[in-house]
Amino acid sequence: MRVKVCGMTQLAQVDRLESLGATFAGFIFYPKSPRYVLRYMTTTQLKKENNINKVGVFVNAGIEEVLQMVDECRLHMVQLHGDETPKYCEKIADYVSVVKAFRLSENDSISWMTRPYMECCDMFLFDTMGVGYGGTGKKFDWKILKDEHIGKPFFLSGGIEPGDEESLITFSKQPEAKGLFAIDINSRFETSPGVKDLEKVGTFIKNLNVIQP
Ligand SMILES: O=C(O)c1ccccc1NCC(=O)[C@H](O)[C@H](O)COP(=O)(O)O
Repeated sequence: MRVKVCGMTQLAQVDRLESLGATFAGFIFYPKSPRYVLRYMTTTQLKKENNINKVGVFVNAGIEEVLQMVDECRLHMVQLHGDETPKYCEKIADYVSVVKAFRLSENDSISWMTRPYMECCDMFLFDTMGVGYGGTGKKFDWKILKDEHIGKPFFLSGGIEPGDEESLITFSKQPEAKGLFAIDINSRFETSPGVKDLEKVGTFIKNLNVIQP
């Protein structure tokens, strides 16, 4: 199963992700986040090639700013985690792959939320609704994906933590997991905001790929 480790801030840790089996590294370009990457790393450091797919996470940023970061940091994908409109996504998607994030609460009709974004995004990400925009450390009930027609590959996110491997594998075999593209992990694997416990990350990825239900 593919894993994205989000909220990276330490170059040395980014360099180790591939060897731990991660596919994506997420970088938060949102100044209000405690994981705001430009507080810790320069765009030159971010540009460095390190065999990991770099995902830039933005929240209601200006289009020019997003495209400038894509170019300067050689981002492979952008994750739009705010209230970006389909038109906005379409403009970004002319230049780079777009993952639109949706923050979910219990009674949301997911397909109603995602439908306007079908044509302008490459993938979706489902996260938990919270006070802030992301990194809440809280899970949503994955069952709410049941009976929804999603129709796009998606990242499963929100409060995923060490010990969730078996339930993720069980979930991945359910009809509602059709389209599950990758698992997104973040705050539950940290020693402090932006600093990951790489041992926990490595064990999690290894377990995900070996556990049989
Ligand atoms: O992580 C942040 O600080 C953050 C802030 C603002 C927007 C998005 C943010 N994170 C985006 C992610 O993709 C996180 O991995 C996702 O929200 C799940 O985080 P967690 O619940 O901590 O596992």
